[in-house]
Amino acid sequence: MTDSFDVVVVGAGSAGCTLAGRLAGRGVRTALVEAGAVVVPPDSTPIASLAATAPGHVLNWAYRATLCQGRECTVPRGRVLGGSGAINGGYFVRAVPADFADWGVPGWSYDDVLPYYRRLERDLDFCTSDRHGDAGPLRISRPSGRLRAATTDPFLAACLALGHPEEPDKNAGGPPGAGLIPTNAVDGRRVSAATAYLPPPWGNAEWKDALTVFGGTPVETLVLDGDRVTGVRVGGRTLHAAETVVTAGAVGTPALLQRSGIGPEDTLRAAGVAVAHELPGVGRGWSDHPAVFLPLRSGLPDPPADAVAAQAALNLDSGTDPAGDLEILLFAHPFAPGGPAHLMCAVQRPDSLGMLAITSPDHDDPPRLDFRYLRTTSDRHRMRAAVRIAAEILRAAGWDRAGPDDGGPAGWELGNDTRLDGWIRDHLTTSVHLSGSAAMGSGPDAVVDAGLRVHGLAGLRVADTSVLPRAPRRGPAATAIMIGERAADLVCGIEGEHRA
Ligand SMILES: Cc1cc2nc3c(=O)[nH]c(=O)nc-3n(C[C@H](O)[C@H](O)[C@H](O)COP(=O)(O)OP(=O)(O)OC[C@H]3O[C@@H](n4cnc5c(N)ncnc54)[C@H](O)[C@@H]3O)c2cc1C
Repeated sequence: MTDSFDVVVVGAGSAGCTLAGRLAGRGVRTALVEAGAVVVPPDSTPIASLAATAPGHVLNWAYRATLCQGRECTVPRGRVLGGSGAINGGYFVRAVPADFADWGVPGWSYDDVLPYYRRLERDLDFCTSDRHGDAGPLRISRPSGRLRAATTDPFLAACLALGHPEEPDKNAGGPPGAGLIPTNAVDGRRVSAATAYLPPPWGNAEWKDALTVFGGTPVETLVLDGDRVTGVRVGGRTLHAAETVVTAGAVGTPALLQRSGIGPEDTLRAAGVAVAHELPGVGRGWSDHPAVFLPLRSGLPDPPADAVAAQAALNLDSGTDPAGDLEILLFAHPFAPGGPAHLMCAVQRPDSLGMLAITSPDHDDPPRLDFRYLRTTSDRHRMRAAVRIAAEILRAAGWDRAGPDDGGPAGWELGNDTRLDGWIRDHLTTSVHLSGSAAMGSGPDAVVDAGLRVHGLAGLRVADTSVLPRAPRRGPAATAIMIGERAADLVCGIEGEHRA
C-alpha cells in the first residue's frame, strides 16, 4: 500500500468524510485516516438511541471536562467513521445569517456559504425553494405523520399561545421562532456524512480507487519540515502528502496541533512539547452551548421508537440578540437514556469562552477541557431567561411538574435569581456543540485564514467545527458538513464552482 497521497485528511467525521468523498470523487488521491472503527455497529444507527453517548462506549472518546467551577462531566464525541455525526441527535439546522455576519471573515457571509448548504442536501419539504437543495447526498425532512411525537404540536401551540412567532422553516435563514426541527435521519436511522458521502465500501465504482481509508489509526503528530507540513505520523510510519487537512473535530484538531508543536507556547511547554510554530489561539477562546433540562410531567404518550428525539424548538431573543440567543428544544425521547422527556434550555450565543490543553506529548493522553460556562453576568442572565420561558411553556402545555421531586426547578427557585443560579449550576450540562478551537480569521488568536490554511505554515489546513469563530446560534452538525463541502472546493482551487 502506498504511503504517498495528494491529500491526507485526518479524522473521518462530519467534515472529514464530506471532504474526502468530494476530493476522491474528483480524482484527488486521498487518504482518510480515522482513529476509531470504520465499521459502524448496526445497533448504534437507530436515531432514537443515544447509547453511544454513554461513557465507555467504544464509539465515544468520552472526555472528562469541567463545565464550571465544581461541575465535572464526561463529554461524548464520536470516535468512528462518521465522527460525532454517527452518534448525534439528528438535529440538522443551519447557522443563521447573523452568525456569519458576527464572524466577519471575508468570503464567509451567509450568501457565500448558502450554495454549499444547498449542495449537501435534498430537502424533501422545501425542495422548490431557492434557499434549498434538491439533489444533495443528505435527505432532510421534518417530523411528520407517524414520526411526529404526540407532544410536538402541543409544544408548538404553547409557544404560539405565549406570543412567540412561528418559524416554519428553520433552514430558511429567517428570524427566530417556534418550528419543527429538520433532521437528516431517514426511516428512523442516523445518516452520517460517512453514510451519505462514502457509500460502502467507501466510494463509488468510478472513484473509489482514489480513496484509501485507514481505520483504527490515530494520527500521533503532523510531520513538519521547517514551515511546511509534509504528512502525518501513524503507528511508526509516515503518510506523505502535498497537503494535509485536519478534520479531527473541535477537540481532536487542537489536541493534534498542540501535540505537533503548534499552539500557545505556555501550553506546549507545560505538556513537554517543543514549540515548532507558536499560535496562541489553538485550543483557546472556543465556545459551546450551556444547557439544562426541564422534565415533562410523566404519563404523556411515548413517541414511536424510530422518531427523532429533537422534534421542535423555540429559538428566541433574550433581549439583546434579535437573531436568537436562546433555544428551547423539545426532546420527545430523553437525551440521557431512561429519564423523562424534556425541554432542553440552552444559551446559543454565550460570551464565556473555554480552554483546551494537552497534558503530555502522548496521543493516548486525553486533553484537559475547561468549558468555563456561565462566567459572565450576561450568560447567567440568559440561562435564567431560558429556564423561565421553558417553565412557562410547560405550564401552557399542561406539562408542568407532577411532584416536588421530578428534577425540575421548584417555584421558589424559579422566582429567585440566586436560587435559580444554584439550580442551574447543579443541573448544568453541555449541548456538545464545541466550536472555535482553531478559529478562522486574521487577528492574533486566529489559527486559519479564510482559505482554511493554518497561518504561517504551508501544506496544512483545518476544515471542521474548530474553525467556526464561535459556536453558531443553532447546532453545528449541518455547518460541519457545509465546511467539508467548501473545503473540497478550496483544496481543489475551484472556489466559486458550487456543483459536485
Ligand atoms: C452525542 C452528540 C450529539 C450531538 N447532537 C447534535 C445534533 O443533534 N445536532 C447538531 O447540530 N449537532 C450535534 N452534535 C454536534 C455535531 O454532531 C458535531 O459538532 C459535528 O458532528 C462535528 O463535526 P466535525 O467534523 O467537526 O467533528 P467530528 O464529527 O467529531 O469528527 C472528528 C473525527 O476525527 C477523529 N479523530 C480525532 N482525533 C483523531 C486523530 N488524532 N487521528 C485520527 N482521527 C481522529 C474522530 O474519531 C472523529 O471521527 C452532537 C454531538 C455529540 C457528540
